[in-house]
Amino acid sequence: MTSKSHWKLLALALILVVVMVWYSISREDKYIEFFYFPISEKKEPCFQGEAERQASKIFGNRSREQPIFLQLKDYFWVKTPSTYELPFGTKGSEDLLLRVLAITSYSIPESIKSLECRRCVVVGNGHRLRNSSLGGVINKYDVVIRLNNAPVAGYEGDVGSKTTIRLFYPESAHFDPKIENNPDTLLVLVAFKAMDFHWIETILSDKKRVRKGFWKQPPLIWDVNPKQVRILNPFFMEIAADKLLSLPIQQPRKIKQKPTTGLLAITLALHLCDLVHIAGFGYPDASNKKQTIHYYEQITLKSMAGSGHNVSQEAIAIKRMLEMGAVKNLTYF
Ligand SMILES: CC(=O)N[C@H]1[C@H]([C@H](O)[C@H](O)CO)O[C@](OP(=O)(O)OC[C@H]2O[C@@H](n3ccc(N)nc3=O)[C@H](O)[C@@H]2O)(C(=O)O)C[C@@H]1O
Ligand SMILES: CC(=O)N[C@@H]1[C@@H](O)[C@H](O[C@@H]2O[C@H](CO)[C@H](O)[C@H](O)[C@H]2O)[C@@H](CO)O[C@H]1O
Repeated sequence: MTSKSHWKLLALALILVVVMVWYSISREDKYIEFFYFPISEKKEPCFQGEAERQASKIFGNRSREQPIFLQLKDYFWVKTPSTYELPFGTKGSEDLLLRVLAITSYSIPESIKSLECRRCVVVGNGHRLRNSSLGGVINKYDVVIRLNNAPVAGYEGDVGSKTTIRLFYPESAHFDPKIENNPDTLLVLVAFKAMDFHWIETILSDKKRVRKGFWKQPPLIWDVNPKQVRILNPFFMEIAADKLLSLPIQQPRKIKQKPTTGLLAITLALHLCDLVHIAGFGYPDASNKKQTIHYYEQITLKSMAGSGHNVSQEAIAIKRMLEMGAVKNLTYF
């Protein structure tokens, strides 16, 4: 090759790099994945009790006695008093809850209980999972926690196909439980209001459905086995709000700030697991109005206006957990 064509090639490569950098800055997620190398598929060493140790540094020791899922005995025999109303406690919703607990279950499955060390991954719904090729890595964890209606079918290469736990609420239950889950996936209800208990009861016991009281129409038919349904202890919502976001728990009616379901899932994982990794977390910058936020649909940050989340505060909380080594990130942050 002549030295002239050499220079031409070099100049071309330089222009390409400049364009890519410019594009990655203007569209954030779009080209960043070119510079991103997924972590190796080798299993991380897992130390029993490690996540619990980290959790106690963040959340204190109160959480040690708390069950992950609400139990019938605590409402049937003793009527556990709760300081807060939903979503931070069960005060005032006890009767509805009792009916739900009578038809669902609360146990942690033997397949999780029997593990010597629980390796968990919390899969957020963020766009940065797209083209990540992390599916194989995600499937290797003992416990894969997914959120809301995040699809698996058609995205296996990027997000995996295993779902051990899926957190949801009525308005986010628009997924086919049979297609997007495994036969033994635990469906964990995050209750925000008393009507959420009412909805799950009507669905599971095939009672007359209620349409009012939701910000979005929940499914009217939802084919799941009640024994796979669990009710998340609202204590985890309380400590996520209090310890991670410093939110006031008793808020004036109109503000209603709350953690995202993803942050709640990380809080849960730090109490259920020994090792906690995360993937697909992170929102675009507020000024980035065009960037799509999910790996599976084209919507922007605008869709979240009015949903009571402070995503920049959450990013600070996640960074803190990453820095102290409480969690590790499989994508970039
Ligand atoms: C319109 C609206 O209310 N959107 C909310 C949606 C919506 O209700 C469901 O998707 C419906 O199925 O749910 C939320 O969240 P969503 O279902 O979008 O995402 C689940 C969790 O993934 C993390 N995430 C998501 C996108 C992104 N770019 N970065 C992220 O870190 C977040 O931790 C997020 O919680 C929710 O429940 O938290 C929060 C969103 O505000
Ligand atoms: C009082 C009321 O229903 N408020 C609704 C919010 O709960 C809801 O936020 C959504 O509420 C969900 C619980 O139901 C989750 O917290 C979700 O992350 C959050 O985005 C927004 C959605 O745009 O609509 C308001 O009218």
